[in-house]
Amino acid sequence: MTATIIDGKAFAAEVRGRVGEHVARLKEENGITPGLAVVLVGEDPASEVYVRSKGRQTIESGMNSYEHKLPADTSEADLLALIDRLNADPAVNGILVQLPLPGHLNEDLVINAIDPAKDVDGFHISNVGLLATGQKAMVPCTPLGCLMLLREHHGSLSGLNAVVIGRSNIVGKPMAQLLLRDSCTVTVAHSRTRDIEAVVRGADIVVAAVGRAEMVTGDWIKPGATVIDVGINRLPPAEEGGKGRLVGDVEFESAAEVAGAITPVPGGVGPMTIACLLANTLTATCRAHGLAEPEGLTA
Ligand SMILES: Nc1nc(=O)c2c([nH]1)NC[C@@H]1CN(c3ccc(C(=O)N[C@@H](CCC(=O)O)C(=O)O)cc3)C=[N+]21
Repeated sequence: MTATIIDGKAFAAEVRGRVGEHVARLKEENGITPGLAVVLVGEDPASEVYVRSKGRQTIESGMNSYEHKLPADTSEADLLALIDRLNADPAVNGILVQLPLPGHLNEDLVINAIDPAKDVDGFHISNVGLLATGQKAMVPCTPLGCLMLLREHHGSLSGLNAVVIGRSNIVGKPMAQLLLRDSCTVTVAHSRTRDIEAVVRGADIVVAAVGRAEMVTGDWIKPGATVIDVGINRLPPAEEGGKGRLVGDVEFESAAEVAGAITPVPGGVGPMTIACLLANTLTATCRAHGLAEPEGLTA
């Protein structure tokens, strides 16, 4: 094994520490406590675990956490009414509606009902457009976390060949926008890309966000490249019982023999996603009050 392991867990703790310091200063100097509202519709056990750890980390960083758990059969009108109340509540600076929503709810409609200034996920069409045109936006947490890891590892990304595998609205597309803004040459590869291995082999930076366990293997990686693995896939439980191993979209063992640096799963991008959610909540709070934004915590 030759690759440097990029420790997302440790870096996320550092980011949370910086958020916490800034929150403490906001309280002391301005009497402001940022607030994050998380809305969960239905009872998906994995989502509940994730929402709980977000709530815990929000409170640990000194912010207020408001959890709204709604039954799976909640009507669209009721959900939209809750979002209206949160939009109007000055104690709420960030709103996150956990996705995916149950099938009877229109995700686009619900997301676009959130006040763009409180849209800490960066999924509102206004924020998508602001990001794409290089204006001040709320930036989606997972791509922002990947960018922070890349900047930390490389310093400047200017001129590097970046290949993003996956074209989702929540990771692939905003990731491509951020890399472009940092002057990478960006290719977005996906399930229909011809000779995808050859495309990926040209990359100095690979961001894998396809949601297919261990799809990218070491022979796809250019020697010395940096590999950011966004995937979180649970393999089927082994015979001896247990929950099944968590793996990324990259086959770690083989990729680590070729790459210059690689993020592990777990302990890579996942913890950065939550740290960036806290950072975005802080940024939204500062903007709402016309205060200086935290440095190094935005794109
Ligand atoms: N509106 C919305 N925004 C989201 O950001 C969002 C969402 N909906 N729906 C669900 C997904 C999932 N997600 C994760 C974030 C962190 C970890 C994480 O920290 N994972 C740990 C370990 C997880 C484990 O051990 O199970 C790690 O990778 O090290 C995982 C998953 C955010 N999501």
